[in-house]
Amino acid sequence: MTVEARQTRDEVASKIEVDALNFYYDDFHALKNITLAVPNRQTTAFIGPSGCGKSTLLRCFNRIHNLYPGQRTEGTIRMDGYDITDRKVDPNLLRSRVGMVFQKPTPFPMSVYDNIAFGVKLYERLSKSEMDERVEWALKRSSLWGEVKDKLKQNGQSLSGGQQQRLCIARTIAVKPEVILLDEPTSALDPISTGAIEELFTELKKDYTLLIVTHNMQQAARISDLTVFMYLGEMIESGDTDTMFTNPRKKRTEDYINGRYG
Ligand SMILES: Nc1ncnc2c1ncn2[C@@H]1O[C@H](COP(=O)(O)OP(=O)(O)OP(=O)(O)O)[C@@H](O)[C@H]1O
Repeated sequence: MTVEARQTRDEVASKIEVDALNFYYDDFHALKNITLAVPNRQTTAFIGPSGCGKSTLLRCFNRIHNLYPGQRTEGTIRMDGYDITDRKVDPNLLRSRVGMVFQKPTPFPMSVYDNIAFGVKLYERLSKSEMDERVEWALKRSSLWGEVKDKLKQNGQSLSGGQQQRLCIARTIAVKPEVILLDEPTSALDPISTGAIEELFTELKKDYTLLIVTHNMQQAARISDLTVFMYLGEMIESGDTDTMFTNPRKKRTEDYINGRYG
């Protein structure tokens, strides 16, 4: 990262501030005292060995865990200064601000068009022409329009794996979130689709704050600005991606990055 870029990064305010966050699956203490600042309109990568709590942490940001009894947090997660763990925050509204894309592409069993319109209708009342515009905008923004503009009535599940994942990204973007959570979004895809989606992320971070869980060290190094290394439910260290990969502060991070375990 250049000095100019680093300076710009330092000037970027935090979009999300996590303070003393603990997470429990019933009695199991899965996240331990996590404190972290996520910069606005940057990409933050979460890395660490299987079971260290990356997905658990990601799911806290849109409170998906609230759908499951026995899963609870302690501590605060402030987004734009407001604690989103507060009971008064409507989780459905929160999820319109914080979208999520999963590992396996999961288009709904409906047309390409309806896959996108479905989520928008939950939050907004648009006329037919406004919805047409929104669908086109979301597909263009997800670099999929050129491939599907003549297939809008075709079932979303008939697209290729890489196209399905871009459709899921389009579906997420269509409700105009501020933050996008990506849980291993390319791990089920071939290298060409992965490359296309990584390029897309670089484009999207101009307008959105991206948080990505990945097992792929090269991917974290290629696309993220900040990297967070986790181990057994704790955050071991976080920092500028280039520094984390070239000069990590902690031995455990270095060992993981160098493939000595994980
Ligand atoms: N629904 C659940 N109930 C109980 N324990 C769970 C549940 N989901 C996850 N865990 C446990 O919480 C810990 C963190 O899991 P999590 O899925 O967040 O890890 P991860 O770092 O994302 O792993 P991976 O890289 O394998 O996806 C693990 O010990 C896991 O077994």
